[in-house]
Amino acid sequence: MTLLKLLLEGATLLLVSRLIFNAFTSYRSKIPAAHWSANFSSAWILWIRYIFKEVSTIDQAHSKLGPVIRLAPHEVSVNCVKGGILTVYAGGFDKHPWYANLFDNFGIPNMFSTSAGKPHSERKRMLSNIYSKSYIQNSGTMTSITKILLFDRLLPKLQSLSKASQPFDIYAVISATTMDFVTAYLFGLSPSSNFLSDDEIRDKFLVNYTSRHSYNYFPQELPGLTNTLKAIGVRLVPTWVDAANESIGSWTLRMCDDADAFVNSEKGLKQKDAADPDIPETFRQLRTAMTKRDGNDNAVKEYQRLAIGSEMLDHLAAGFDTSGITLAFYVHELSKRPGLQRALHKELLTLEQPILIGKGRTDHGLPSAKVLDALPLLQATLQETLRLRSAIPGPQPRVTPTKGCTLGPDQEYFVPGGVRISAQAHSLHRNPEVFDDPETWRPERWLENSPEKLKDMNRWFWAFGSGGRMCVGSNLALYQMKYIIAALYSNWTIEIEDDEGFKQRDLYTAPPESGKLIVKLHTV
Ligand code: HEM
Repeated sequence: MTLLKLLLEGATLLLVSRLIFNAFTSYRSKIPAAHWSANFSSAWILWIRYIFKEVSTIDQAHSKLGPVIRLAPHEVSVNCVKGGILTVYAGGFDKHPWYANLFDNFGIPNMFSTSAGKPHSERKRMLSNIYSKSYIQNSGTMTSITKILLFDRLLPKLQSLSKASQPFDIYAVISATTMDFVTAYLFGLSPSSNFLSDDEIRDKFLVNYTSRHSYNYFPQELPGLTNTLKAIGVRLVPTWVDAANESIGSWTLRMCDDADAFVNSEKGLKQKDAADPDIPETFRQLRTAMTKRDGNDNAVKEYQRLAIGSEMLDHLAAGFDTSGITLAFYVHELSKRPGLQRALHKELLTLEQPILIGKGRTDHGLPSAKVLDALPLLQATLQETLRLRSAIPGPQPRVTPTKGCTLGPDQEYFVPGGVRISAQAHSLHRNPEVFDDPETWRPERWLENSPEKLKDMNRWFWAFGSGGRMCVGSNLALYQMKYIIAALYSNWTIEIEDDEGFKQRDLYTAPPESGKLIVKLHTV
């Protein structure tokens, strides 16, 4: 009994002295702690994440304590360009396992979830070409897809809602459009989604997709605990979440198989470069690169089918959701500024082929993607929305390299290897020294400022991340968002009917809390 007591007391003493040593003598004590307990425990930040307050809490801590803060013994957050995102993200630090915990699909990594640099850059090289601005703007396939989605699906749908003066949820319509765009580019038009024509299937998918968000916490932050408990029959994630994931996974694999059949068909083999909307641009590119690498040209092997499926599922989700969120906030902000809607309408009518419906047009020509991309007000309003309402406002965790690194604008903090380190767009975009009156949506800031000031603003603009892990789909995102905005505001002004709860959630990917935005269209 006495021996046991002695042992227990000895162990407690050791633990306490270790904690005190860690808290006051290591590198950590020099970095301001976001919470008193952050020097020796992760409990506080785990709790903050559990109650969905991570983004706002980190933001407040940066405002109070400066650009480098400690969140836990082995976790740091940065909010500066020099000694911050330049060091970590342009420096190519590996991604934290946080990504693999949730974003591997079918148990297989993809570009987004891969931690290490080498396998990641091999995959990125396979795909970056088809996502480059010039490829997308000049792709005959993409032009055909865009015409069909806008003229045959989106505009007729909006016209009938407008004629009936019917209030409707524009967030759902926008999400349907971005899903139809992204899946058509991934898999070709025929096998892709047609959410714009089928509200029931769209809503079923959206409920399946979005209701899983609340259950990401345990597998992502506490994967060991989640798996151990699951092994003994205690589930932290309900079975229906697994079922929802399986359903989305099977749907993706079905589209992959159909795209594969097209690539192998007579038409697919012949029309390598034609403006055929059925060409599965992304799928075909990855399939070709992977089978070439592995030396099997004709049939895709099962491991390749799943690896391609994992990649496609990630692009499908990343591509539709983020653009949908951005556009919903865009409409919301613009609806508060009728004068700006009129100015945008006027700018859109300067296009050689404006996207008009019901004005005697028969040829359905599209304005050039390059010219559309260069419209200043369109660009400023979209960029301001991406700044203030970034679809991914939350921390993007990386791991410091073995030799450690120095952080802070004056390189004042040394951080050893193996530390979780992140920056978040939400805070970078709210630096009052760079963005005057940062909480106000003011697109004029992108039009009025001096070239020097603009350069600075662009250095802090982080909606698509930066460095080697920057968003590969940013050009596709801007392409589809600009055409969708052009289709909307060339024909209508938009009035809010009900925006209750239309506030951005505190999440890594952050949709509006209400999940809907009810509006009415007025013909211009
Ligand atoms: C408004 C739309 C979009 C926004 C705001 C956005 C934002 C981002 C951000 C911030 C990252 C880095 C995340 C991190 O490291 O934690 C990222 C990565 C990525 N995004 Fe996007 N994205 C958008 C659209 C798209 C689209 C349309 C696609 C593809 C179809 C896409 C595919 C990807 C992929 C594959 C990565 C991982 C890149 C890598 O690890 O190298 N995104 N995106």
